[in-house]
Amino acid sequence: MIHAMTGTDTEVGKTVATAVLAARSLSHGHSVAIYKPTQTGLGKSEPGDAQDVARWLGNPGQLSAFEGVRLRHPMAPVDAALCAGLDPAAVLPTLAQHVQQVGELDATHDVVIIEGAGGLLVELTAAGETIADLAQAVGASLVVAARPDLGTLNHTALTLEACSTRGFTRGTLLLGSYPEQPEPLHQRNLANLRNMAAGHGWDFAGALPAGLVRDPSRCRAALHEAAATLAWPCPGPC
Ligand SMILES: Nc1ncnc2c1ncn2[C@@H]1O[C@H](COP(=O)(O)OP(=O)(O)OP(=O)(O)O)[C@@H](O)[C@H]1O
Ligand SMILES: C[C@H](N)[C@H](N)CCCCCC(=O)O
Ligand SMILES: [Mg+2]
Repeated sequence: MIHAMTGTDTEVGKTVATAVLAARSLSHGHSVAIYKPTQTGLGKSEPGDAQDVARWLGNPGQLSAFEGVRLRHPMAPVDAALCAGLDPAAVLPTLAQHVQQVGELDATHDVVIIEGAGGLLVELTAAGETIADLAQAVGASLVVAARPDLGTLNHTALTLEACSTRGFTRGTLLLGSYPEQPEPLHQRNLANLRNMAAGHGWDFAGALPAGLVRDPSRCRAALHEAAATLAWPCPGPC
């Protein structure tokens, strides 16, 4: 089973949602590979998104973390390469190379979770392919993480419309971080996004409580608790 984790924007909770989905798969006894095709905004020695997921879950033997390429500037991959004085075509893996890597992970793990960079249409390759192209190429199911705040209706509608026009007639929408004291706006947006998912024929997995990874001593338990509450549609191993 291959999931492609994307979002309506950067910083919406894709990595945390990846960790919750991985926790769910681990709790079903599945092996999991986390693949971040292009990690930007971090130096060589800093933990990236895939390593964060492994650490938060206690570095279980059943979970492995992989990264395609890492660039220091906190930007979209092509810009991060250009700002480093590098040729994007020389440093960013091609779609074919990402497909091969995912294929190798899929052959050796029950579940593969790919996390994009930023939102759905951020280009991961020099040729301009996105996480949507990679998801299509490997037959991944799309998961979109969204915010609960003002602005999410437009961002989420645009993202789901872009998914539909690319042939993703199914997928899962979730809220990446839902306040512990939600205001009426957040409550309305929870209902609005549930309805929006249904309008596109997508599933709505629910809202991840904010603060899930705040306390390092409780990350693993909190992520597994959140995984148990998700309304996750689960064809096959997930
Ligand atoms: N449910 C949550 N509980 C606790 N912290 C959260 C939650 N969701 C998001 N965050 C925090 O918000 C910030 C952004 O979340 P995250 O890193 O998952 O975003 P992202 O969409 O993966 O960003 P990027 O595009 O850089 O990969 C992080 O500091 C993360 O720890
Ligand atoms: C640096 C950040 N955390 C992500 N890794 C990359 C986000 C790229 C967003 C590009 C954009 O939508 O403007
Ligand atoms: Mg992330």
